[in-house]
Order: sequence, then C-alpha cells, then structure tokens
Amino acid sequence: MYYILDSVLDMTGSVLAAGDTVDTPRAGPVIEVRDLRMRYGDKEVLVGVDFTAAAGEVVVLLGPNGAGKTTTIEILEGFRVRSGGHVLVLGTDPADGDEHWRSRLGVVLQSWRDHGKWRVRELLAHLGAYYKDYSTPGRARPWPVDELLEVVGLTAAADTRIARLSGGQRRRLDVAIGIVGRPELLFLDEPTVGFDPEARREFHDLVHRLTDVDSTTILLTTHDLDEAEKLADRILILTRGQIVASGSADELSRQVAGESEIRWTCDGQRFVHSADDATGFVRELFRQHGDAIGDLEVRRSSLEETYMKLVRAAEGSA
Ligand SMILES: Nc1ncnc2c1ncn2[C@@H]1O[C@H](COP(=O)(O)OP(=O)(O)OP(=O)(O)O)[C@@H](O)[C@H]1O
Repeated sequence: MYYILDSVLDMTGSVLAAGDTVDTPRAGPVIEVRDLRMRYGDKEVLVGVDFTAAAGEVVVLLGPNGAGKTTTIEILEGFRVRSGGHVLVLGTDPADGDEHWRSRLGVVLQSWRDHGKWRVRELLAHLGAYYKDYSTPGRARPWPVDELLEVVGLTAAADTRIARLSGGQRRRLDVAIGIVGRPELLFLDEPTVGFDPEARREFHDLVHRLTDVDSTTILLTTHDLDEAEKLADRILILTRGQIVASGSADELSRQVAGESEIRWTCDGQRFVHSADDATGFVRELFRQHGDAIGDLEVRRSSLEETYMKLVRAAEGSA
C-alpha cells in the first residue's frame, strides 16, 4: 500500500486542526464489519466480509496476493468508499469519520520519504503537536518524543536527518509516525517488509508493548506466517473476497482435518508416523512399549500447512 505523502500531511493537518477532546470508552467491538462488499468497476473484490475486533486485540489478516486485504484496511481507515455492507470503527462509520475520530486511529504508511532534511526528533515533535488538542484524561497525546524514540528504538538516531536513515530505521520511523498520536486502533499493512531478522524481532516486541502498555487494538496484514503466529490473538484468512477462517494459529490447525506427525525411538530404532488422533496413538504406543519409548515428539500442522490447506480448499483446488 502506498500513499502520496502530501496527502498524509494534509490528513494529519486537517484531521488534527480542531475538534472536541473526549474519547468515548468502548464497550462494544473496536471494529465491526458485516457483509462488506467492494467492487472496482465490474470486478468484485470483497463479496461479504464479516469480522469484529475487540479492544486490545491483535488481529492479523492473511490472504494471497490480490485477496483484498489492503482494500479492507483502506475502507476501515476511511480512505476508500465501500460498495456495500456495514462497517463501524470505534463506533463510527468510516465514511462519516470526522477529525476527532481520525485522531484516534494510527496508520503506518509505506514509507516516509518526504522531509529528508528534517531530523527524526524534529519531525516527530512537529507531527505530534497536531494531536495535542485531542489529549484526554485517559490518554495523554501526543506520545512524548523521547519516550516514543525509545519505544521504537530510534533514540540513537534522534538527531539523524531522515534522508540518512537505513531502511530498517526508516520503517521504525514510519511506525513512530503511525503511533505518535497514541492511537486506540492501529492499522499496519505489511509492516516488516524489508526488515532484517533483528529489526523484525524488535518490531514484534514493539507490537506487544503497544498492546500491553497502551491497550492498542491492532489490525495487521502480512505474508509472513511466523509473524502472524507470533503476533496474532486471532488470524483471519481472506480469500476470494471472504473470510474463510478465523481463530488462533492453534484453533485454525484444529479446524483443518489434519494429521499430526509423531516421532519416537524404540530400542535404538527411529520411527515416524502420521495420525489424526495423536493422543490416542501415543497412549497405545506407551501401552505396548512402555519405558522402551524415547525422544518422543508430536508435531501439529504448521501455520503454513494449515494456511495452504484452508486457502486451497476455499479456492476449490484442494
Ligand atoms: N484502485 C483500484 N482499481 C481497480 N482494482 C484495484 C484497485 N485497487 C486494488 N484493486 C484490485 O483489487 C484486488 C485486491 O487488491 P488488494 O490490494 O486489496 O489486495 P491485497 O490482498 O492487499 O494484495 P497484496 O497481498 O498483493 O498486497 C486486486 O485484484 C487488485 O488488483
């Protein structure tokens, strides 16, 4: 997902120019989507998407290229007008979202290329100032710059010009810009593309901190299944314009009629077997061989195997 950065600045400026300052505590879901439909010309991209996200939940949207993940996120952000269906984000229809509503959302864009001559601290302080009017007793806005720099791991780069940041630092800056207003709901569209493993791990820690410290609700898309498994409270699989599965990685693997792989040794020999009922199989194994069993391992389908099965089944090619 790419945005023209001028429009981001416009959005930031216009969004935060004025407004009332009371955040409504949320009793219901933070995101509520029912029968969401989207058509580009005569091409139907979303044909009835349904899901909700609760406060503080990390929901990961998975799906093949072109499944409609970015389209869904852009509709929820209020950047795209849907063709049909019911959508509420923080209790408001994004099509009617005002500046105060926008001030409660965070969007991480790909990627902040403007303002190359500005220094990191300077840009964050500048953008953060727009959120001041939206501070509430429960949520002081913006995030104090030094704390924010610390949270995203950019303290050492605080006085570096943006044009001189490495790819990983730039992405952290993107995240910092997305959360400077301490959003209640954060949208992350493929946030770790181009990250090295260390930057990716740091980013995952950051996501956990945001949910722990700030109870931020997060909707994230990724093609990285390890990332989905590490971060998600709930995974949604979108394919052919519909959510075809929803649950934790474990719950999804249970939904797929899959076999577990059991490995063991017995009297110095190695064995491997696949079974639907791993527990029953292992019970029987011990009943027959008792103490002679060693090095027992039971492996459930990986998220990748589960994902592939669910997508293929939905696409009718399983
Ligand atoms: N502005 C547009 N006009 C016409 N078609 C579009 C437009 N934006 C997206 N599409 C089409 O809608 C479908 C869904 O695109 P979208 O970007 O939402 O998918 P995605 O799941 O985010 O894909 P990816 O994983 O590749 O980022 C694709 O077939 C895409 O070509």
